[in-house]
Amino acid sequence: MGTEQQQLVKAQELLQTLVNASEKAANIARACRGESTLFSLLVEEKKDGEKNKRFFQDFKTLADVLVQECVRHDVSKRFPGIEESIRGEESNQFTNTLGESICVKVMATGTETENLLAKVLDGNKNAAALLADLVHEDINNSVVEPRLDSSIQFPLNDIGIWIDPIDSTSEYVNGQWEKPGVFGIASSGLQSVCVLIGMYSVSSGAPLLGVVNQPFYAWDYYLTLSSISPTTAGRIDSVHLTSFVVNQPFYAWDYSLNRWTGRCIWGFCHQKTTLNVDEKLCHNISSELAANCNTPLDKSVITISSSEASPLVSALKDKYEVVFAAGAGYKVVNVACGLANLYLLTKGSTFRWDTCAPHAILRSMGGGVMNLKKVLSLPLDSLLDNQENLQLIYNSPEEGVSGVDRWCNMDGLIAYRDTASLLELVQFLKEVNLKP
Ligand SMILES: O=P(O)(O)O[C@H]1[C@H](O)[C@@H](O)[C@H](OP(=O)(O)O)[C@@H](OP(=O)(O)O)[C@H]1O
Ligand SMILES: [Mg+2]
Ligand SMILES: [Mg+2]
Repeated sequence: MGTEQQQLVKAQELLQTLVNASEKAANIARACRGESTLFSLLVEEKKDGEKNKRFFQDFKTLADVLVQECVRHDVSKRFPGIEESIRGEESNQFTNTLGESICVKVMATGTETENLLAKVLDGNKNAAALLADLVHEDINNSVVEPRLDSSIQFPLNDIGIWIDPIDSTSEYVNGQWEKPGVFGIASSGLQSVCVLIGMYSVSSGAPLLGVVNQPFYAWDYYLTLSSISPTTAGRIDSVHLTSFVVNQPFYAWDYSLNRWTGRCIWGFCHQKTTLNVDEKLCHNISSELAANCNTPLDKSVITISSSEASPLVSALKDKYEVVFAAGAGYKVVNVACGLANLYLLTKGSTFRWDTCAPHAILRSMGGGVMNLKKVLSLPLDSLLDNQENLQLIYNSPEEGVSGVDRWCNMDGLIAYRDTASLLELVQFLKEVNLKP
């Protein structure tokens, strides 16, 4: 009996395909948001089995559904056979204002996709044509650098993909721009919107490759921030950044192109090989701030959800600079980019699709995302020996639950970039006797 030949896929080709798909996704997210007159048609409330229990109301937009279908379509076209292994947050049903339920998918031609979208958009042909053009556009990004060694390949049947087409949907729906706060983190607003595409190993469940695209990201803001010298710090208050360069537009809006700007970051981690997007993309703003402010940061920064209970928040504030931020993906990304040292979530309000992509980026930097309940059940001194076993995994559902909860990160999580910060937090949580 011969064994079936495994089809192998090069990691660099996967990376390029996922980055291109995320760029298309970001274009769609920006276009849907730009059509302000239409936006109200593009939002629908999720039903009981689909929604995150943390929210009384949970929404999905046409952008969520279209982005997910687009990524699925483009990745499957490039790697036939992978389709069944691509899963995402959304179902592809969308209901228009007439109450008609329509199955949104990418059709063989632009005209067919346009006709389908026109049904969702209550006959608005212009918007349907605009979106269909974006869906069928060939994204020819330059080769993603640095390149992964061509010898790194994976059997096609060991590749799984989780997509969160729009993370921070509520901020996306609100559509407001919020000035980033003192640590360079915006507590809410379009900046927290992320397209998350994470690849994991089906056999081990480990995150391998993560692509995070932020469709509304203000380059100017961060570039200027990192070049501020102490002599211009008159515009910075004596403790941290509260005001910024006068006339500096905070919007991630490119006036010459008349569109929002964004960025894409990625990371890869498999066995001993780790690689990620050029360091320049991940400005270490916290240390920039520390260097430029009169008072250096004497506490680590921890980012958390605004839904955490107040006794915990108060306890954390004694030890940490606590920064609330929207969007689970955005919070992990802020740890990866050095804006925060840690992200703690004590509840089961994130899902595999929220964490897989940014988790892979953190793994590529020597950090990770651990299961909080498991971490707290172990003695502190055995934590580092169990680092691998404590990571969140992506190949198996939670037991004893149904619907969307099967893919919930039930036990809470800690995202970290360095193990010293991790250990310090766990010791602190044990001292305050936290029970997730
Ligand atoms: O927008 P979707 O894709 O549904 O994902 C949500 C996550 O599942 C939630 O965990 C986030 O809430 P928290 O950041 O409070 O955990 C939630 O953040 P938000 O409430 O700030 O929008 C989102 O990231
Ligand atoms: Mg999400
Ligand atoms: Mg989402």
